[in-house]
Amino acid sequence: MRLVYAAEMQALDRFTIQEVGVPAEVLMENAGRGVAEILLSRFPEEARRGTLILCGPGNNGGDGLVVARHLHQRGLPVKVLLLAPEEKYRGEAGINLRVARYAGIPLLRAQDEATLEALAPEILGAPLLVDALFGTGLSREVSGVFARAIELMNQAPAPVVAVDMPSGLSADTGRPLGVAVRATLTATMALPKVGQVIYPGREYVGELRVVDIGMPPRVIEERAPARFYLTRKWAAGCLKGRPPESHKGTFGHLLVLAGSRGKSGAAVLCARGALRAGVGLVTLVSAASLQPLLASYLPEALTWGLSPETPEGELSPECAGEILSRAERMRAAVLGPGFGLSEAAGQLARRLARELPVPTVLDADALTALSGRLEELKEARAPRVLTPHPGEMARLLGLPKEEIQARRLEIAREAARKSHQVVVLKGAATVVAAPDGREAVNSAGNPGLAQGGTGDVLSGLLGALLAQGYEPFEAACLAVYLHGAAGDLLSRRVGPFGFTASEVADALPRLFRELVLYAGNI
Ligand SMILES: NC(=O)C1=CN([C@@H]2O[C@H](COP(=O)(O)OP(=O)(O)OC[C@H]3O[C@@H](n4cnc5c(N)ncnc54)[C@H](O)[C@@H]3O)[C@@H](O)[C@H]2O)[C@H](O)CC1
Ligand SMILES: [K+]
Repeated sequence: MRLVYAAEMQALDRFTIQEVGVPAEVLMENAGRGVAEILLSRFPEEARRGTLILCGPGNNGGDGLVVARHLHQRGLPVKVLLLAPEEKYRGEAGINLRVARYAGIPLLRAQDEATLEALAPEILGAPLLVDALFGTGLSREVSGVFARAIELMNQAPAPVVAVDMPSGLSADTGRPLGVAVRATLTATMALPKVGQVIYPGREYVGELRVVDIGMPPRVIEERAPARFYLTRKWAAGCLKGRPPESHKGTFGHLLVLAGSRGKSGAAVLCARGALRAGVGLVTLVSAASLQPLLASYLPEALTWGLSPETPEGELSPECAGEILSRAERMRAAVLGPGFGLSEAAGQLARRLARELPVPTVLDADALTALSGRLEELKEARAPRVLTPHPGEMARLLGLPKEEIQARRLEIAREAARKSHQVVVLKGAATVVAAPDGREAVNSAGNPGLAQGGTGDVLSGLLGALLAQGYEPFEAACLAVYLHGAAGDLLSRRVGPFGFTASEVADALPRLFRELVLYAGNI
């Protein structure tokens, strides 16, 4: 599903109205009817007892008036609270105000704070609230009666259904402009907005539902940005089939360059993630002293022990030639988990990051070795996918971690541009950016995944998808979705936290099965 900023949504609206010819009134009617239908299916009891709809001065308020009419027409008790002077309602919003008045819908008015205070019991006592103050037209900090109305909605015990956006929340940054509604459910028009699916916005949105307002799909396919919200539907749509006459060579041979003394677990978890993601063969390459240990852990993986090794039990730079020549026979590689942080290991990691002849995931210690050297990857011999967490991204770009977290999507975009490679910035709502402008935000995942080792599993899973022929951006998006969805499955079945990285790897086959079944039904 595409993901848009406010200006992009408004451009799609305008094109639909002015070029395609769908009247604005039709879009608003579809919007309001869609919200009413979602409201009635999710809160039937509350709707039967009564709904108060707070309308702002623009089309968001107009949508609210349509919602009111559809509830009223079903004989349900509904009142509208207008927070702007009636003359402010123009165009399709003005039409819907006139129709609401004609239909006899009770209209309350609060254009100043004193009147609003007098009506506070109406808000605090309503069984159900609809927030139709602001949507994508919010352009500055909320103040005055609007801010007070938002505070009252947040104090009220009733569920709040937000129309298009929780009022006060920026559709672009996901941050409140002063104060914002904390909605129980947000019914957004046509497409999800970036600010709804990143943090902190995700916490204000509550349950997110998308309303079909009658915008022809062709408008979205041809004119929406190449920015994707990674949902189960998206993932099911990009999953490749596995022909019955396949053999292990069909699903690729993955080279895993990971592990060193004391960090063998990272190599095992990476290989395990790959095997659980359906790769044909995995070869684990490590320092010779580690090879017997790794071989004992994972009978399914081939293991190569190479010499010489560093005093820390890491592969040494002298192994580069051997590795590069053997890599010619591989389909993909993962470089970095537990690879080692000595100067020698870093030197080897930087050379392999440039010269490995197959698509390669760069993770963990390989990313540390590339701190401040992103441009070196422009000349890489084959595509790379970088999977930094915020701390590693801070070192890669030489920026404070707070800045990385404040502008996650922009930062990922910048790193992809600098490196000419696909970049995954892990964290709450993982984001993916490609040098060609494609980008994505993950819908799946939860804090239970914030545990050592889960990143190693992700790099193996991602490597397995590269080895199976997925192109780098798609492999990165599918991997982060599956990884997050595995965490969500475990948080339901095991507990909100305390599930291990090994369990995340072992849950992957169930996710693949779920996607295959879902793909069969979409
Ligand atoms: N996405 C679609 O296809 C459709 C969306 N619809 C709805 O239209 C709104 C956007 O409407 P718009 O009139 O542009 O703006 P808002 O209603 O969001 O904002 C109201 C109005 O308020 C003024 N304003 C902005 N910020 C502030 C502020 N902080 N304090 C006071 N006033 C403020 C500004 O002038 C705005 O214009 C969208 O969200 C959907 O709900 C269509 O109905 C259907 C198609
Ligand atoms: K709203």
